[in-house]
Amino acid sequence: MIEMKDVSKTYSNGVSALNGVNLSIEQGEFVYVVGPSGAGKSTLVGMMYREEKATNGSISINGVYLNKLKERKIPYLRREIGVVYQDFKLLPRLTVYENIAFALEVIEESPKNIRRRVMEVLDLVNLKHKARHIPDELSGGEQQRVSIARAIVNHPKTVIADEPTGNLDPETSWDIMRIFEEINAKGTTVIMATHSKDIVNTIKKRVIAVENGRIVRDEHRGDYGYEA
Ligand SMILES: Nc1ncnc2c1ncn2[C@@H]1O[C@H](COP(=O)(O)OP(=O)(O)OP(=O)(O)O)[C@@H](O)[C@H]1O
Repeated sequence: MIEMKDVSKTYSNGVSALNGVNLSIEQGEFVYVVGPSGAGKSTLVGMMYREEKATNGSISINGVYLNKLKERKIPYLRREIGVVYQDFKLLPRLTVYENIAFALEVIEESPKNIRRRVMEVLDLVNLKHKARHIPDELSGGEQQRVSIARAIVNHPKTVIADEPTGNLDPETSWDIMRIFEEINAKGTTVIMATHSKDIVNTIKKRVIAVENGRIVRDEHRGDYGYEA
């Protein structure tokens, strides 16, 4: 469960990005975060994996209070939360296999378990045949599938995606959405900031709308609600 109570964020340059945010997300939910550019979506989801620290208020994820979390404990949090970015953030010199295995090597999994699990997630995103390629040799959609595989390789309870289809064409975006739905169907919470009106209005889920740093709407099976 993810809870935010009266959360605000003011950046060091004085910009107030979020104000008095309250929300609660149960394990296994699928939530879109929508809103105009600059509304505070990235700030909101970024605070859930401590990319950003709240200025005020409290954020807890499965009982761990993020504002009290020591810097050295952040890597433990990241094992519970998989993150998917708009621009993939794959390591360019490593193969697909190595990009995914990396997350398991740092937690000292056995080589046998690493091999088994990496091939399992590559199978889930249909990319076993690209295991030895480097990111540059893949299409955008394939790179995003690798980054999703990397995000879930540790069996996180939650996956946070910040505009995961922002750099992809519509058809590829639907493939990516099918993978997120599959991950969610297995019980993983999925939280996705998106500008895609088509996706939100077609694959109906809970919608949290942010405007000027405040939650202005929170609806189950909601609409995108803005002009694309
Ligand atoms: N690191 C930062 N330092 C200062 N201000 C920031 C920083 N990151 C974001 N902001 C500001 O905070 C506000 C919210 O930004 P945020 O990126 O969360 O919005 P967003 O809804 O994700 O926008 P977009 O849809 O364009 O990605 C904006 O005014 C932005 O300029």
